[in-house]
Amino acid sequence: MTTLIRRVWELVSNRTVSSSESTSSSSSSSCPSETAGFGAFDRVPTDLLMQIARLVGPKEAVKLSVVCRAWRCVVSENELWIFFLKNQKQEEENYWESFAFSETHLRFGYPLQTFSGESPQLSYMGIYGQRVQVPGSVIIDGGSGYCKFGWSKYACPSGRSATFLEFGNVESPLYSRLRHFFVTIYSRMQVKPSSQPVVLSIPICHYDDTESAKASRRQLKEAIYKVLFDMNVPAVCAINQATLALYAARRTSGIVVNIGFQVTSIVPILNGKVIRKVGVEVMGLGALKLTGFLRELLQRNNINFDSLYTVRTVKEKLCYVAEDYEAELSKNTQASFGAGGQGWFTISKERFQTGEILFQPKLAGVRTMGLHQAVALCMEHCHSAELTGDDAWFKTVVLSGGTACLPGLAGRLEKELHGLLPPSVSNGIKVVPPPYGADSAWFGAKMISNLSTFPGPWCMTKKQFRQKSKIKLMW
Ligand SMILES: Nc1ncnc2c1ncn2[C@@H]1O[C@H](COP(=O)(O)OP(=O)(O)OP(=O)(O)O)[C@@H](O)[C@H]1O
Repeated sequence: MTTLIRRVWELVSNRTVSSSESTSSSSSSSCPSETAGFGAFDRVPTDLLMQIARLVGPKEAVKLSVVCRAWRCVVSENELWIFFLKNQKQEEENYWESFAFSETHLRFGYPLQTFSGESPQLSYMGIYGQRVQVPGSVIIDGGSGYCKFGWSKYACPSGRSATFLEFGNVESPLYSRLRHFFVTIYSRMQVKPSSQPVVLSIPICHYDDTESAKASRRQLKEAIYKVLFDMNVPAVCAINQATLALYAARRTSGIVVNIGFQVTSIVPILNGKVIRKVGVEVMGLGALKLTGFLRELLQRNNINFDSLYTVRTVKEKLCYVAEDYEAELSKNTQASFGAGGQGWFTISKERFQTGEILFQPKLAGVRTMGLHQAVALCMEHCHSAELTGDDAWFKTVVLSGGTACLPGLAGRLEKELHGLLPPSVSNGIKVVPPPYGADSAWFGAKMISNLSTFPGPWCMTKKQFRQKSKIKLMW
């Protein structure tokens, strides 16, 4: 640093540079050259100024940008801000990639902006400044089994609770059930509802494209808004968890396979919109069934656990999906796990037989098609619907939900899809593992909450709701 400053000082004080030299030295800058009024720093090569700006960091760089034209040019370069974003001390992986994706595709809200050619040039310096000032939000991912909640400026959800145990009294009216749910979350977070906008992730429900399914979705959404605005939340954004998981994978189109608590849904999404007319496939098989089946397999081997939670932990620690089920049966797959207080347990075939029910549900006595068949069906429907000029939009399959974290699942599904579909449809298929594990939807919501334009284009305010503004059906 000292050497660098000394060099700058020498250049500024001793060197006389002709205007032509000066122009060529700053040729990498996007700033137009001005013919008059060269300041002392115009004599310093741009790359040197860039190095200094990098060293001083974003806050000081902004201050330098008002010193003179030379600094303004250097500091406004996107290259500098990409450097800052890539090197920022962020606990979140791929922070820069998420920043670029979200500010390009999501910043104007829903419907998403689409680009036929190149995406627009953005000023990262301006966006960086705006993002520092956004209020952030409370994020609630109201999964049907587990709810994850926390503040958008935190690295990950700050809390989780078992939705199905605490809020599952389906007998009580919708309004009071929802109110009980939100009041509990806010009190756990120790946050006043009026202090922050909220971004809410909602499980895909009422799958069909029928009028009655639409009415049910609207009714649920209106009830959610009413409860939250009655609690004085300033602004609300509610989106389905599949779309949020897709955003978390930095995509706006694709097929999301959400292995949920009780059911698995296969959701085609084009430019952020769930394409219900193509159809959401639903399999009656989810995390709960896998845990139950593992318990059954263990009981057959006289291994008994007192609680289902321990079985669930064994599943999370030891289970995986075999690439080739038959071949795996002949391998030694033994592994052990120490279940706190209950000693060590050694399991073998159960490790991959548990996840195998996703592909062969009949192993667990479930009458439904396999995951690969359901995804292939969805792809065929997408292909026949001819919604765009080509099939590229549905070739990416994004896995989401805790169960989708099973090692080997993405590879196996990709392999099965290639086996099932004709090459014209299967060429280019890519199955992406859950981008942030069980918290993918939460991270998608975080992406929206940290946008430079948030809460504006994504949220509805109490006033808009009271004025009966049309509720955008983003789910
Ligand atoms: N690494 C892992 N391997 C296997 N299963 C896992 C792993 N991590 C979490 N799970 C399982 O995921 C399940 C919870 O998933 P998730 O939190 O996605 O449910 P949810 O959001 O409530 O579901 P829904 O989509 O129906 O709302 C639990 O059964 C848990 O055991």
